[in-house]
Parts: sequence; structure tokens; C-alpha cells
Amino acid sequence: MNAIRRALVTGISGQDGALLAARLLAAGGEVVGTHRPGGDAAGWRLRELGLAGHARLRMAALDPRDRDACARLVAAVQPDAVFHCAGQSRVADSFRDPLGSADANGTSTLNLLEAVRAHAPAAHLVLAASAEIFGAPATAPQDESTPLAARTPYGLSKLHAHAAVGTWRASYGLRASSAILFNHESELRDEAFVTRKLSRAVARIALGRAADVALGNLDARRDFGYAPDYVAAMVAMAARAEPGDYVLATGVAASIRDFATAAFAAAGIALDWTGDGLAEVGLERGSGAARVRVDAAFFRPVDAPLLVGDAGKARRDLGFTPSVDLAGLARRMVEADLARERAAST
Ligand SMILES: C[C@H]1O[C@H](OP(=O)(O)OP(=O)(O)OC[C@H]2O[C@@H](n3cnc4c(=O)[nH]c(N)nc43)[C@H](O)[C@@H]2O)[C@@H](O)[C@@H](O)C1=O
Repeated sequence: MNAIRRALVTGISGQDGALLAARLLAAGGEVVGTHRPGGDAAGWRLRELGLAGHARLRMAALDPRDRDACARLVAAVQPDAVFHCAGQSRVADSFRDPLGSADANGTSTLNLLEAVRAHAPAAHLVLAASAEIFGAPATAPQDESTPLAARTPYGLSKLHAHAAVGTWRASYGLRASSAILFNHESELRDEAFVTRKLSRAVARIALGRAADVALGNLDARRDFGYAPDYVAAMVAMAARAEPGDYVLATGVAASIRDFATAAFAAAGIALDWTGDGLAEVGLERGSGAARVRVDAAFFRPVDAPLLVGDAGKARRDLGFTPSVDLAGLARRMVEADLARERAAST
């Protein structure tokens, strides 16, 4: 294991980028974090983590789709690890702009691999890849040997990036690794994703500021882990001399209905799922207190019924251990949103 002295983190204002920065800085390293040109450099996550203005954190504007800009930045920073988290992370949005996802996730990875190859060839690049590269897999749980068969434009863009990492490793001997991340959530998750959408809605409902929440497919089953565990594993990947690909997942599948139940329970609201079809979500029917509505606008043309990972390799090589279960995850997220909501009203 090598200590990471200077890391380049693309997408520092996102959930994973901010959590990576926190971990790397706490270990005594330097971090150069990239943000979108013209965007809020620090961002609310770095502020919530108390990292804005940190002495060992530098910010740099970067559009990773710009090949020359990637080369210039890697040459200037001379990192010993590159964590590539920037990109388009919303599966739902990728159906509306497939080429945008391809550029943001695929092209950007090629640009960074080339920048590292030319200007920092000893650096270890770790890609934030995704379980969406498996598409709608025929077998469960999925591991590093599961066939790659992306079915969404987002999944395809991450498959391109993931395959590029393996290609640069094989073709050029680059230390490049892919973290095949299953859904990983935290208090810092974007509200576009279902867990945070729910935790915020539950907080607002519990405080009487909203009546209900509209969701899409409640039957999809996903493997929801706690994001800080996943970034810790990514740091462990970068610290290893040997590059490789790792599934990061809890191994436990939960439906969106399960997560909703846990999130409402965290605020002391018991959901009563009865009936079938759309009426099924008329919770507490008769009491006039339906909390969850199904809205066709939130369904996707393709939505894998079940994604659940086997992180055995990460457990063995990296000591990866998921630390938070579904109820604990929902509780942390709802408590954070209750605190934010209360603070907003004062
Ligand atoms: C591994 C993967 O993980 C994440 O992508 P995601 O799985 O699409 O995450 P999500 O929270 O948007 O959807 C999870 C499930 O929840 C269903 N769902 C129901 N109702 C709503 C709803 O109202 N909103 C949303 N967003 N989803 C809904 C939706 O149909 C899907 O089945 C990203 O980190 C991504 O970057 C990544 O790589």
C-alpha cells in the first residue's frame, strides 16, 4: 500500500468527490479538485463537510471533455492518484441526452487516461464506474465476471469508460482501476436520486411542509450502500500497487418500496402498503393521508428489475466492509434532512 500524497479528484463538488476529498485530506494528503467551469467552486457539500478553504485543498476548473485541458492539468498537478468522478450520473437524464452522457462519461475517461499516460505515468487512476454496465443481468448477485451488457445510455457511457480503463491497463501498462459502484447514498446525495428525494420529502411531510411524494417504479430492487464506505474502498484501490476492477456493493437488495418504508419509519410514520396497482400507494387510505403517489413521469424506458452486487473481491483485497444497513442509511439521511429543514425555517 502506498500513501496518496497528492490526488486529483474530478467532480469534487459531487457526493463522491467531496467524500473522497474529506478522506484524503484527513489522511494528510493534498487534493486538487475539479469543478465545472463557471460552476460554484466549493459547492454545498464541501461547505457542509467543513472543507471549503482547506489549506491542502486546491480547486481547478475543468471540463473533462476537453482533451488538452485534461493534459495540462495532469501535467501541472503531477498527482500520484487520480479519482475520476466527474460526469453525468443520472440514469433518467441519459435517455433524454444519450450523446451528452457518452461525452461526459466516456470521452472524459479517455482524455484522463491519455493525460495520465503522457504526463503522470506512475499515477493510479481510479474510475467511478457503475453497476449499470451490467444492464438487466440474468444472474444475481453480479461480480467482476458478470457479462457486461449495458441497456441504458448512461450504462453504455460507463461501460465505455470501464472498458477503456481495462484497455489502457492492458495496452499501456497503466495503473488504472475501475470501481464498479452499486447505488451508494449518503446525507450528501443529490435530490435527483430516489433515496435523497425520499429523505427530503419525508422530512418535509413530517414537519407538515408537504403532503406527499411522487415516485416512479417502486418494484425496482437495488443494492443501497453508504457512500463513505465506497470512497474508502476507492482510496484503498488507488493505494494498491496492482490495478484491478472491483465491485463495491452490500450484497443486500431492497425495493424502492422498502426504502420508502424505512425512510418514513425513520420519521415515525408507518406506511401501510395495501391493495395493488396505483391505488396500492394510496397509503392510509380512508384517512386522507396518502403519502406516496405513483407518477408515470418518473418511470424509465428501461429499468433493471434487480441489481445486487457481490463484493467478495473487494472484501478480500481491500478490506471493504459495508458499515450501514438500509434502516441505518434511511435514518441518517432523514435525520440530516430534518435538521436542514428545521434550520431553513429559522
Ligand atoms: C449504480 C447507479 O446508481 C444510481 O443510479 P440509479 O439506480 O438510476 O439511481 P436512482 O436513485 O435515480 O434510481 C434508483 C431506482 O429508483 C427508481 N425510482 C422510482 N421512483 C423514482 C423517482 O422518483 N426518482 C428516481 N431518481 N428514481 C426512482 C428508479 O427507476 C431506479 O430503479 C446513480 O448513482 C448512478 O450514477 C449509478 O451509477
